[in-house]
Amino acid sequence: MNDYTTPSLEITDAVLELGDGESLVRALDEVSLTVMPGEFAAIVGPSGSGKSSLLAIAGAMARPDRGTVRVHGTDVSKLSKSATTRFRLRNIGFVFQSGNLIPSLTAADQLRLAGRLAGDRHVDVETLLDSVGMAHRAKHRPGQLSGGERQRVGIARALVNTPSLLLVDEPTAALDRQRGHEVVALLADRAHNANVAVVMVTHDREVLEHCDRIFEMVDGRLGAHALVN
Ligand SMILES: Nc1ncnc2c1ncn2[C@@H]1O[C@H](COP(=O)(O)OP(=O)(O)OP(=O)(O)O)[C@@H](O)[C@H]1O
Repeated sequence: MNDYTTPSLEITDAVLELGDGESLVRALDEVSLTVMPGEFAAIVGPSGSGKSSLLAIAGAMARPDRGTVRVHGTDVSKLSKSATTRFRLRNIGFVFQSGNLIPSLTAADQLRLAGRLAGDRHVDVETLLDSVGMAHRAKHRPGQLSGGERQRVGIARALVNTPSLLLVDEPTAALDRQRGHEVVALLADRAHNANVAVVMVTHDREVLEHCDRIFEMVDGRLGAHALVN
């Protein structure tokens, strides 16, 4: 389903206000961002600057008050609630801080379940686990895996629906330096070799060397560049 000329993510002039009355916060202030298939974009910025809000509208978990969000050409802010859920399951992958795996399921079954939820009963579990270097751990449960291995399974699970867009929240938070580099290098590999657009929020400036583009959020506004330490 991927063509390589339509942006995987196109956010235009998005405004998102949270809270109300005196506690009203403009979490996103006229944010625009375009990410093409195969690009790996990082979002950095201080706590409270709006990074999670950006991921939330990109993943159609929240609707901006103004502006548009297109995922692979579809304006997700115009879809009904049920259509949004279906669209998300089929087109967007999510990777969370600590893998967020289900404790009782083996690595292979985590992927099978995700496939069924996305409406695809014929997931090639072995190839997917192999693509993240985890084929040899297919029968292990999360408790039998290291933090880095859990993240790898989480990434494979997020790729089950062959998403055009992969949204990644602080993937190195629970990892040591080397494992953090390995996981982010794996995300770069998937972006470049599976042509997925990856948008990663991170506090970890050390891993930015793996990214193609770096953006900095400050007070709800997105800047084009950030300094890499
Ligand atoms: N439900 C809410 N109601 C009111 N304000 C909110 C709500 N959620 C977030 N905010 C505010 O919106 C702004 C952006 O928050 P957001 O979580 O997007 O920032 P962040 O950059 O992801 O922060 P962190 O790095 O700490 O996760 C912050 O000022 C926050 O306090």
